[in-house]
Amino acid sequence: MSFLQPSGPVIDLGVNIDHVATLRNARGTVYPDPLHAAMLAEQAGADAITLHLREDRRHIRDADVIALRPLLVTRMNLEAAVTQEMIDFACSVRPQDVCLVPERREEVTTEGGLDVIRYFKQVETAVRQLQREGIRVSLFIDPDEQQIAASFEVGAPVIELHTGRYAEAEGDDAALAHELERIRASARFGVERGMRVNAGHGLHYTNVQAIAALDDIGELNIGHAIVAQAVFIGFEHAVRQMKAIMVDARLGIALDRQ
Ligand SMILES: CC(=O)[C@@H](O)[C@H](O)COP(=O)(O)O
Ligand SMILES: NCC(=O)COP(=O)(O)O
Repeated sequence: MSFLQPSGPVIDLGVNIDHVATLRNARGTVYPDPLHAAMLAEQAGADAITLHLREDRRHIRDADVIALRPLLVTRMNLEAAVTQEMIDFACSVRPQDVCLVPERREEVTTEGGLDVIRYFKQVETAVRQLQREGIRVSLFIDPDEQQIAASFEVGAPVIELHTGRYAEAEGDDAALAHELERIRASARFGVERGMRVNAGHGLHYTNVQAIAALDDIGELNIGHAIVAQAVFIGFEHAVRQMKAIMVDARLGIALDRQ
């Protein structure tokens, strides 16, 4: 099994620390420190630390990325837009992973997946530049087979399926089932092409189970819900709780098959 394939019953958790920085920046203080959150997350079982350096630096700042890189024991997954500024910065920091995401300055949060088909040449150039630095590239895309095929063609070994529409479907059982099937089928389509398939956006403590149970998913990147939970039970416990829920969902399904 290639290292890109999901490792079966084990599913990785990438903890996104963006919104620890949101709280810090709210008052311009140095606390809460996103780096401290990252250390706690790793102690609690996180398999990677994800951080989204947005063009407007509304939460994560360049200094956070630079300072965190040498401290991590697991993996840094840096999310960034497909701009020369961001690609050059990523190449200077050299995280283990870079996930290319779309970005609209006025958006409240990431609204959709990267349109690899429309921006094929720009994405291909960015992928090649990052791979020359030994960085593993992931593309944050909608669960859409044509986008997955384009991601494969552009040479990305990893995709991350945008689970936002699944999360927004909460309360509408038919829509939820439809979005879950889209994600399941997309993950299968990607794994069949030898790609590692991750997922994320809008996942929380009661909607993550169905996604974590999908055997073809290798990693979930979760941030907002963990930071929100941490307000009440602490960051380390919030991470432990999420990881336990994910593993139970994955193993639970696996055990049911035995
Ligand atoms: C790409 C993704 O889904 C996350 O990084 C998300 O963007 C979290 O950051 P924001 O809340 O700033 O969108
Ligand atoms: N790529 C998804 C991510 O990093 C975290 O998204 P969210 O859990 O903050 O919605």
